[in-house]
Amino acid sequence: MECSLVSQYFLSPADRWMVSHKFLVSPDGGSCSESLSSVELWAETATLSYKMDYEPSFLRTLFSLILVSSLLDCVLSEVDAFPDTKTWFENLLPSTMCIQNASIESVYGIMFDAGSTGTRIHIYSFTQKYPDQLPELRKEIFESVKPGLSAYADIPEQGAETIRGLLEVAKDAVPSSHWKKTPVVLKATAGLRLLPEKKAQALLSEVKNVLEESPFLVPDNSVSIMNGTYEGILAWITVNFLTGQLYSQSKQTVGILDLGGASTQITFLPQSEETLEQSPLDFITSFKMFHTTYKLYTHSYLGLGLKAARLATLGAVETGAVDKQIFRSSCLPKNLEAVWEFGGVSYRYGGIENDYGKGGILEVRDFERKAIEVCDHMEGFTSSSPFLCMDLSYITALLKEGFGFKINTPLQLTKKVNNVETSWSLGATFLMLQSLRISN
Ligand SMILES: O=c1ccn([C@@H]2O[C@H](COP(=O)(O)OP(=O)(O)O)[C@@H](O)[C@H]2O)c(=O)[nH]1
Ligand SMILES: [Ca+2]
Repeated sequence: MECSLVSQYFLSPADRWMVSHKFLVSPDGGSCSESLSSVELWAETATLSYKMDYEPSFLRTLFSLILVSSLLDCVLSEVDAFPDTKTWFENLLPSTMCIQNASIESVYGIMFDAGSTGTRIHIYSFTQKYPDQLPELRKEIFESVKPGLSAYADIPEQGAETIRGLLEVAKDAVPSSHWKKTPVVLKATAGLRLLPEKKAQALLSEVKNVLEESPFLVPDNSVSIMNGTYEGILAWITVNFLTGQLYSQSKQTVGILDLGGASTQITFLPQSEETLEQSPLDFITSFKMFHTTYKLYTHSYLGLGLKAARLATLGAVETGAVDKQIFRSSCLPKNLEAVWEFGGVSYRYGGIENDYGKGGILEVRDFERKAIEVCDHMEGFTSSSPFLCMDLSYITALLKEGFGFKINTPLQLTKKVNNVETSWSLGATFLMLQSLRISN
């Protein structure tokens, strides 16, 4: 009966090599599974497995001997303890079978993060120690460009060119012998989520073409817009992996707050059942990682990233950028006027000069609306302005019922005109000068 003889080397907890031989079940259904021998050897690192078809009854003793000898050969050459000593088993098996030469398999992975403010490439290299286990992270090479893909919404080919440039970094970082088996994927986040569907798809399609022209492995669905739930979970995995929490027994994980340009995510592992029960259903996601199931709370708030919040504060979300329009805010430096670009759009913005003095136009109903708002939320105004509700109510009543203004009567509120106080004081001074014949 033909059995497959598989030899595997396992790293023991004490950093020694355990060699164990196993016979597997043959394809014709005969049972020949058996553990034959186990030999402990000192060695540096890595793992090796290979497979040969043999008649086990004939060869197993000899095979064990050869394996042990070749391992000894590797160990002796590694420690260089006997440089001039020749052994009968030297070079019996190809040197690639030496643990330190052959068994460390390098694995690479290329991930593009197409964010709303920039595109980044992460080139990870891993070592695959055990064929059936996750690779071990060795190193990351990182590069980025600005602006992000969404800035090329109307010129998708040019957007894709930014990816081509970053792929050159990957070609330098990954040995050419590994290009074909190194996967490359691009995931876009909130910048593309906010674009009209057609424009986003045009960008993704151009990017896909560029990836396919590269020498790397392009899996199905390699270019996509990631949903906010994944974005939160994946960032949580990254940080908890890097901080060692995913491997620790204590399961003391860390929560993540990711403030992007166009969206923001919160992700954590709830400690109490109450949190799970009280959370909206779609804020809780279960997934399995490293043999453990995690039930995470995660949510992505689209439009509440830092840059999107700027647009909202400036009142530019609805209107978009209009030529010559300057978006002003008292939260910007008073004398500032500048242009800011986001998502391929230029926004003129500036501070408000002497806002306090210039005042503004309000209608009677604005007083009324504010009075209702403040009086309905009294708890929020208690310490700083205790009379606000009362004062606004009085002013509204005075304007409406007292003076009889209509609710849409505009009123100009002015503290200063041309930088001079609008008090009776100036008028009084004119009269004073006139009465003293200092002026006519
Ligand atoms: O060195 C940096 C790089 C990025 N950012 C900010 O980090 C966020 C990155 O957001 P991203 O482009 O990923 O947008 P998303 O698509 O995630 O909303 C933006 O607010 C950037 O301004 C930063 O503060 N410093
Ligand atoms: Ca981001």
